[in-house]
Amino acid sequence: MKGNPAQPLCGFSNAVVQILRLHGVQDFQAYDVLQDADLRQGIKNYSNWPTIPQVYLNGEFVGGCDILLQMHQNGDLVEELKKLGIRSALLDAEKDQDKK
Ligand SMILES: N[C@@H](CCC(=O)N[C@@H](CS)C(=O)NCC(=O)O)C(=O)O
Ligand code: FES
Repeated sequence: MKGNPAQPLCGFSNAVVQILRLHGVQDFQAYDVLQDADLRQGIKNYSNWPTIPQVYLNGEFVGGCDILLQMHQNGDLVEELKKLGIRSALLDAEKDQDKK
């Protein structure tokens, strides 16, 4: 990402952090490419993806901001987190709403 989770330095990087937080995922590793030019270029070569942010789940490249947003909207992110043993906080939020 650009910046860090506490202080994202680009709206796209901010968006991925916010989406992960919505799902209750707090303790992800983040690396600031603005602090490391080799990382900034190297990660693009590694994933064959031209932009930052880049999201990896269990080391597997998922995509950037647009893809994570899409996965958030279509439910895929909940499923992918489930595969990692993470229960999305959004599921509980929905349940709480049902009760009301
Ligand atoms: N549509 C992209 C938005 C991200 C993007 O366009 N990033 C640009 C501007 S922050 C980028 O990384 N450019 C190359 C660079 O800054 O090294 C996505 O889905 O992630
Ligand atoms: S830093 Fe300008 S769009 Fe990301």
